Amino acid sequence: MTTSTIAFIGGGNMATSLIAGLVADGYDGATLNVSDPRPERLELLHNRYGVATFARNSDAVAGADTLLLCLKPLQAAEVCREIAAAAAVRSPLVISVMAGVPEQALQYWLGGQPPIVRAMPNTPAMVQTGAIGLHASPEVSEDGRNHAETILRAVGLTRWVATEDQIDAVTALSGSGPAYFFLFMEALEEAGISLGLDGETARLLTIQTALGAAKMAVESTDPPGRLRERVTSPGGTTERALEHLLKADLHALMKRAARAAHHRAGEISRDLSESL
Ligand SMILES: NC(=O)C1=CN([C@@H]2O[C@H](COP(=O)(O)OP(=O)(O)OC[C@H]3O[C@@H](n4cnc5c(N)ncnc54)[C@H](O)[C@@H]3O)[C@@H](O)[C@H]2O)C=CC1
Ligand SMILES: O=C(O)[C@@H]1CCC=N1
Repeated sequence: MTTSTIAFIGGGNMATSLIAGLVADGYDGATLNVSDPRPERLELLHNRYGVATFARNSDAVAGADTLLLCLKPLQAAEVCREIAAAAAVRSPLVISVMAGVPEQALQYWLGGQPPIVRAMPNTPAMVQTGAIGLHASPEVSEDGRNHAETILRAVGLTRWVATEDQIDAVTALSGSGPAYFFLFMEALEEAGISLGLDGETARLLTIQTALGAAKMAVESTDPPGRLRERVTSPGGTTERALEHLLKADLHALMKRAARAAHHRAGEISRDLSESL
């Protein structure tokens, strides 16, 4: 629990996940400022979580000691310039969740080299089960690092990475990762339907299986590979299914997919850096 004010700039999907997680963890919604140009978004967040809402970004920033930038990367330059003067008053810690937006670019737009923490959360933060990578610019003090970690730990597991580049790897792994697992669930559900199950049964069994597998992986000291072996009876049904997934080289496919996400994060960074 904290009494300091956090200003969320942008109140979309990621901000909502973080706000939901923080409120569930005991943060008072009244200590969370949110600005967004969409009034319906602000109304929803206020009604659901009791946050203070602002149509103007600078008004949300005033009085806040932490800024959480939850904008699309392409909006970053314009909005940072817009809030720079208001932010300069209290020199807040700036936490950015924006994929591919470099610390240096944020400092350039905000002016005065403020301390920046790049955080790469994912949407399960909404149910306090996020996976969050963190990196701090050299200006961030030990207190600042602890403060950022405390905020993000309220919504999931946090890991500091050694270099800013590695945030792009985190983006490709756990930032985008929920979508990979949701796609796998969609595919498994469809497979169940193709085998004659009704849609609801296929969906419920798929989701519970994903939950059970994840819970076992979290609670076990064995790696996922060992847990997989225990499901796979020699000459049994799982073995037959896995043969197909391995023949299609799922590992190579996953590496290609993650590399594409990683590459895209790099493209966003380069485009933004070139515009400085
Ligand atoms: N959705 C996800 O799973 C994850 C997203 N991210 C990052 O979070 C950031 C936001 O993504 P989402 O929340 O998914 O996008 P979103 O589109 O849901 O949210 C962006 C919000 O910014 C608002 N906005 C637009 N112009 C604005 C302005 N001038 N001032 C203030 N707010 C403005 C929009 O109305 C919208 O509500 C992105 O940079 C993304 O890379 C990071 C990790 C995971
Ligand atoms: O798709 C995106 O660009 C964002 C970053 C990670 C998850 N969603």
